Amino acid sequence: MGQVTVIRVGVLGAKGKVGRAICEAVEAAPDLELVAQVDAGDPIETFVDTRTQVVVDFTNPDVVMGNLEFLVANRIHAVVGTTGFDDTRLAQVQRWVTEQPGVGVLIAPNFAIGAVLSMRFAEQAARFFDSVEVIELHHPNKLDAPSGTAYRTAALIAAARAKAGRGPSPDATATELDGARGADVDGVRVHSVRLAGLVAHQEVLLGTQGETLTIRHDSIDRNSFAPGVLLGVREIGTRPGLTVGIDPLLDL
Ligand SMILES: NC(=O)C1=CN([C@@H]2O[C@H](COP(=O)(O)OP(=O)(O)OC[C@H]3O[C@@H](n4cnc5c(N)ncnc54)[C@H](OP(=O)(O)O)[C@@H]3O)[C@@H](O)[C@H]2O)C=CC1
Ligand SMILES: O=C(O)C1=N[C@H](C(=O)O)C[C@H](O)C1
Repeated sequence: MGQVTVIRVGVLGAKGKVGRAICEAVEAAPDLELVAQVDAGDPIETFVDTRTQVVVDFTNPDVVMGNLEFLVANRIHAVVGTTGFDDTRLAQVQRWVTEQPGVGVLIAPNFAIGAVLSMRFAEQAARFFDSVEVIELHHPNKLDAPSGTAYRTAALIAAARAKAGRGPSPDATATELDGARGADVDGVRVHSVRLAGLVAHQEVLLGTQGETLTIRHDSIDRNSFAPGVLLGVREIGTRPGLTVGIDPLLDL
């Protein structure tokens, strides 16, 4: 039997809701070793001391950039689920990895396979429909709205519609209570629901003459994110530079 190379993995945000699920998944994987768990108040230098090869970050948008700056500077690969990455932030991460050839950073707004596919399906459908709106629904402890997934979905839809020469979705609203029509993300309306009992859910509603199409995804448990994260952990060492989304890892 060939020898299995074990990857030394650390988790940032290890005591958080997703961080806990990721720690469990790493511990259960024979080809991965959980060598460091870091949460708020713990020293990030732990990853250097423990010779961590790949760090998974599920913290929060306020701290993730500082984490990444440290990890890349110390030549530690990163797999990032934390939200809050706009073009400015991605450009900064790109600069950091360019300065450290060989280091890989994977940033994905959603690691659940079904969510990745639903974004792709929405992008494919976008050009065929007059109207499109996104509804994302999450647990009430979520800090950011709209969700990172909804941002990305709206951006993909907007780009597909623009490429097809489609204008804005029809909307005759003349008077509006602030927020009633949701947020405008690249011209696509995005509505955020926060409700006890929910985990992470999204619907893309598309409509045209005489028909509608609803693309819905539900994460009913946070272990839904684990297979995508572990795929990223296993692959990131062979993908230097910045990768956004797990689509290329799935050959999508
Ligand atoms: N891409 C994806 O597939 C997914 C992304 N997410 C995103 O991941 C992030 C985390 O989500 P969730 O687990 O629900 O959030 P939680 O608040 O449950 O977990 C975040 C954890 O990070 C800790 N933390 C805060 N600052 C630091 C720091 N500087 N160093 C280390 N740990 C720190 C928090 O500690 P404390 O509470 O003490 O501040 C907390 O334990 C969010 O941005 C969320 O949107 C979530 C699910 C899937
Ligand atoms: O905070 C969450 O819970 C989630 N965050 C990510 C997002 O903002 O898209 C991914 C998933 O929706 C769960």
